[in-house]
Amino acid sequence: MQVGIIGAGAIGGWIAARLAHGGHDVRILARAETGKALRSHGLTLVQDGERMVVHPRICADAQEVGPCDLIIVGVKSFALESVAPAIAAMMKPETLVVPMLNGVPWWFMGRDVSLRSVDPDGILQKSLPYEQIVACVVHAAAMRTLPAEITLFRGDRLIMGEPAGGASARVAALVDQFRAAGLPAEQSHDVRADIWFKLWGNMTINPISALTLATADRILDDPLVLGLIASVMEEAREIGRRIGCPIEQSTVERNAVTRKLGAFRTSMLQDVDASRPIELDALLAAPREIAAMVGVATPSLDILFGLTRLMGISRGIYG
Ligand SMILES: NC(=O)C1=CN([C@@H]2O[C@H](COP(=O)(O)OP(=O)(O)OC[C@H]3O[C@@H](n4cnc5c(N)ncnc54)[C@H](OP(=O)(O)O)[C@@H]3O)[C@@H](O)[C@H]2O)C=CC1
Ligand SMILES: CC(C)(CO)C(=O)C(=O)O
Repeated sequence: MQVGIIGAGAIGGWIAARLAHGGHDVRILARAETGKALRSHGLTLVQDGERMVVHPRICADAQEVGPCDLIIVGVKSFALESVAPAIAAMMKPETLVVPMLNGVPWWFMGRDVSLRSVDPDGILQKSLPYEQIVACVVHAAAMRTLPAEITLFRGDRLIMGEPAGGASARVAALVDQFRAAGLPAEQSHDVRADIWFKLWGNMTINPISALTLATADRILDDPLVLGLIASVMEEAREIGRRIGCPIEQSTVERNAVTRKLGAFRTSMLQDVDASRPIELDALLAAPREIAAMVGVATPSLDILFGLTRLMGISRGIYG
């Protein structure tokens, strides 16, 4: 496959390295500094104590990447709009576009509704056809440890599915390609529910890590903070119930999964550390927008959003 990667950071870099190692024609669209590092050193993936170096083609613009069979998008959610023209320029009618982003995507409430908190001007809806999107929920923990080096701490599951639900041959084929390249892909028949379930865990832990600068283990060890987490999760459970994404698990069970990450600095904490913008809209504003649509009161979610938003504005990394 000819694979275009936009955003070869922690997650996009992991996928790029594995697909390139698996023999695919991987082309990374990189900005100047990262492009320079990747051209000089190749892309290194550190996983399970082993280092793998690959040399995908590094491109400065979408024309150089050319039309792709598959486009992996690994930018942060707030940067999606800025890369939409490049994605569109790399697409053929049969290209699959796989955003590997946390949070709620613009298309989550259906083909004809675009969530304004993540797609304020409808640009994503217009430029990225719903029919060409394959959703992917990333259960992993990774970090860019050097400009051209990705360290994968956990690579648990890449859950892929059709935005409209159901099984499809094209997702099955993609899953096969990923698995052959050593990536833990699986097909979901209800990927919206999987997106909501992932969000259910990290819509709290990520903002709280950004607010407190604490690693996941310390957050989950604090009984008072756990109380707030549980309240937000119960509100999100109710939203999920009303939009066809019910959650059966207990908050304790879900947090036990996050607990396995240990002393991990969430991707949002990594952004705070580096004074980069944070993904608050996809993680908190979009669930609030959906809650308003379906009439669920979200007092705890509102407090978490308000506090993190204020912190982000004060630090110049949000708004
Ligand atoms: N890290 C993790 O453990 C996990 C992350 N996620 C999610 O995955 C998504 C990606 O996060 P993550 O990999 O951590 O992010 P990173 O910050 O590590 O990487 C983002 C990449 O996007 C690139 N980028 C941004 N804008 C552009 C642009 N205009 N053109 C080309 N490249 C661009 C950055 O380039 P540059 O090098 O120039 O800065 C960087 O390489 C997020 O939604 C995150 O929440 C999900 C699960 C776990
Ligand atoms: C915390 C983690 C790894 C899982 O909830 C995550 O998704 C992130 O860091 O963004």
